Amino acid sequence: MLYESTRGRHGLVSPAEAIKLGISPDGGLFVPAGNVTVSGKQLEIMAGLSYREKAVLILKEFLSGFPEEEIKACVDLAYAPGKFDAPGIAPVCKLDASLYVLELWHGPTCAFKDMALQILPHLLTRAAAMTGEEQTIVILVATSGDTGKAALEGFKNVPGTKIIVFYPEQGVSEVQKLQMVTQEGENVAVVAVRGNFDDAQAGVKSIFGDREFNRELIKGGYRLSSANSINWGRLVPQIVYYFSAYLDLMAKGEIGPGEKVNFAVPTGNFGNILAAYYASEMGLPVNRLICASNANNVLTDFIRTGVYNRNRPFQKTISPSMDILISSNLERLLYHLCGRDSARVRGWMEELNKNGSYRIDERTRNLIAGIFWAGFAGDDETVETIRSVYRRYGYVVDTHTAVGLNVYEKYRATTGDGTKTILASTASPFKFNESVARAILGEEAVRGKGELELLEVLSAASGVAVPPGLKNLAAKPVLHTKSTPKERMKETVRDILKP
Ligand SMILES: N[C@@H](CCOP(=O)(O)O)C(=O)O
Repeated sequence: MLYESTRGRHGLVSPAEAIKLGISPDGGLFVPAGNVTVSGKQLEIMAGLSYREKAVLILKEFLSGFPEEEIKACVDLAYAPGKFDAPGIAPVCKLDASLYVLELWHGPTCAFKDMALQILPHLLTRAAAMTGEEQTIVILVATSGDTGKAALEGFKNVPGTKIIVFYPEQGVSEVQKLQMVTQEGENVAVVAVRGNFDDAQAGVKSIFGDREFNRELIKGGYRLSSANSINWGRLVPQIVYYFSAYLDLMAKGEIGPGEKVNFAVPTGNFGNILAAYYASEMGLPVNRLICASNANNVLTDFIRTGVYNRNRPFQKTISPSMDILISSNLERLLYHLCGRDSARVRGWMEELNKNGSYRIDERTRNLIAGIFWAGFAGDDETVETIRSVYRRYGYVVDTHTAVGLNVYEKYRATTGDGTKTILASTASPFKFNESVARAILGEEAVRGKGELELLEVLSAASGVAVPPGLKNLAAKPVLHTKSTPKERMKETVRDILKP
């Protein structure tokens, strides 16, 4: 399998090169140049395998050139016993006859990002070796809260790498911030950006696109790469858990072979739901992909109208990881659905850059509408959903998962579709404990308490233990206090890397 850029101005590259570069030098994103298909027979065989075995089978299809034993070694390291606090890695919990929750937050940092960021460092260091890379790889990350910590945890002290994470100063939960600013490791830097996530992501992309700066870095012994979902190495491990969830339900007899399911996915940068799209293109029986947004509902409008318009106020919500108005991975979907027409994709992305909006053609729009359904939930609806799901099922969800659940309920009410649905639960409720505790315990229970105190309050009320990754946060020293105006991110990188 080779990879091509969505902007069409870079030649085909190997999987190792695509992962090492992170983003294509022409500004586009790497996508597979061919197709991978999994037959019904193969699905039946895979149903009896462990998560790790399934991961090897799927990854090897996309990572040609990587010896199978190396892929297996990466998988074994990433999903080793003890790394995830659930034996199945990504367990599926049944809420009712047609609704299942895929819990993706059992990793060390309590968010779905661990599913890919526990393995990406292993893939990337092997990719660097396979491509004869001699420079130190500098991972630049823009985060709205979850990717940052998961990337830091994955890359800390990885030889031959450095990692710099930019997060919006006022745009993450207290727990998310503490997770990042207390990060230990010889090769890590964490910087608050005076701006929002879109500013941080735009700053990182502009650094990737700055040829002169990249030449300067190469001279200094550094090559940039990414741990965001713009890097193909982030997406391919995410495909695995959609297969795993489906196959687990099949193995338990909850669904029959070939039965179609819906996936409902809380969505920000569009990477998670895009992984579900790739899974369905490979042959996983999928009926509908339900794209759930918070009040930053640019994707809802886009999927409904075909017009992407980021010219709207950036809303700070209680689901901050989804506070995003420019969803990077949509570019990959558009590329595939418009018949790999890179000139058209380039045009749309140029319009987005220039005017903040673009309109896609009717054909592409109809193709999107045939696969995706979109909706959004405001903060009040999110709180109400956390409360009602707790009352109905005794099950505690975080604010992002609640957005997904709320939009799924709207989907069901609007369409009457009773297809079994798997909701991607993207973060532990303890990461957003203030909103969650307020929803299930009431205002009184949270008044005057900080998020660290509320960890225990939520644990006592819900009977769920505080995850190990969050338990000792209060005792950890703050190690990162740097901040930067959004216009000076490049200088900050230079400063951090200076000998
Ligand atoms: N929600 C993300 C934003 C970045 O998304 P990514 O999937 O491209 O890494 C976060 O938590 O940082």
